[in-house]
Amino acid sequence: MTAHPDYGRAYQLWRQASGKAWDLYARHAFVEGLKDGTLPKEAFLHYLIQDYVFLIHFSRAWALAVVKSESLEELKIASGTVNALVNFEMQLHVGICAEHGISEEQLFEAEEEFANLAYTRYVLDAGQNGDLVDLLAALMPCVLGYGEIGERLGREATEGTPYQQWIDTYAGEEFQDVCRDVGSMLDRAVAARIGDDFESSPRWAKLCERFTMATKLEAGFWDMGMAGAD
Ligand SMILES: Cc1ncc(CO)c(N)n1
Repeated sequence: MTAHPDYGRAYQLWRQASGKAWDLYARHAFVEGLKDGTLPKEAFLHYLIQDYVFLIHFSRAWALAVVKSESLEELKIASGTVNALVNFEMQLHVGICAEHGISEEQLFEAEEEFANLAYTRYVLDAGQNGDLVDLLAALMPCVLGYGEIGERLGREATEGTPYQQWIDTYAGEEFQDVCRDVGSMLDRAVAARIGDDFESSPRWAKLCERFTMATKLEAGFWDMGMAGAD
């Protein structure tokens, strides 16, 4: 296995448990197209508009993590992530779309596609019906997955790829810091609720399944982006 960033123990275990699904997401043709610049521009813009809508619901899911927090540390990380999504990451989408004549109003009103809708509502449902750890299992493939993808593309991208700005957003220190903070909060959240020996608890297998499902929904999101080029 090639090296990937260290975002903590729970992430490492969930990632392993998701098996083939992980690479189908993190090394999807869409990702490789961002890396070498061969991704059609229509596919990228199609993805970016849907991703703007995604981030609105994803921010709501992180706001639910604020509601489900049971310590000041959890509250800090969850509220900080809402802030990072709303006031930092979404600027990428607004900025690139504006360069292509797509206004913020158009973004806000874009019709949500099914693969997009299924994913965010799955995450919100995980949180509504469970505790913070159930919610985090569904959130981690998004945050830490993009962190891992961004970090790798930051090292491997072909010089001159038109997607450098996207890569820099996720490879950059600001996003990587969020990933490390979230990953270590996750480890403590798991230990606080399930104990240090969490791997042998009956809950663990269910959490692995949740992480894997969210990973598959991420791959489905790239598929949806690719379909935009047809
Ligand atoms: C679909 C998707 N997953 C994860 C991220 C990272 O926040 C994103 N912007 N979009």
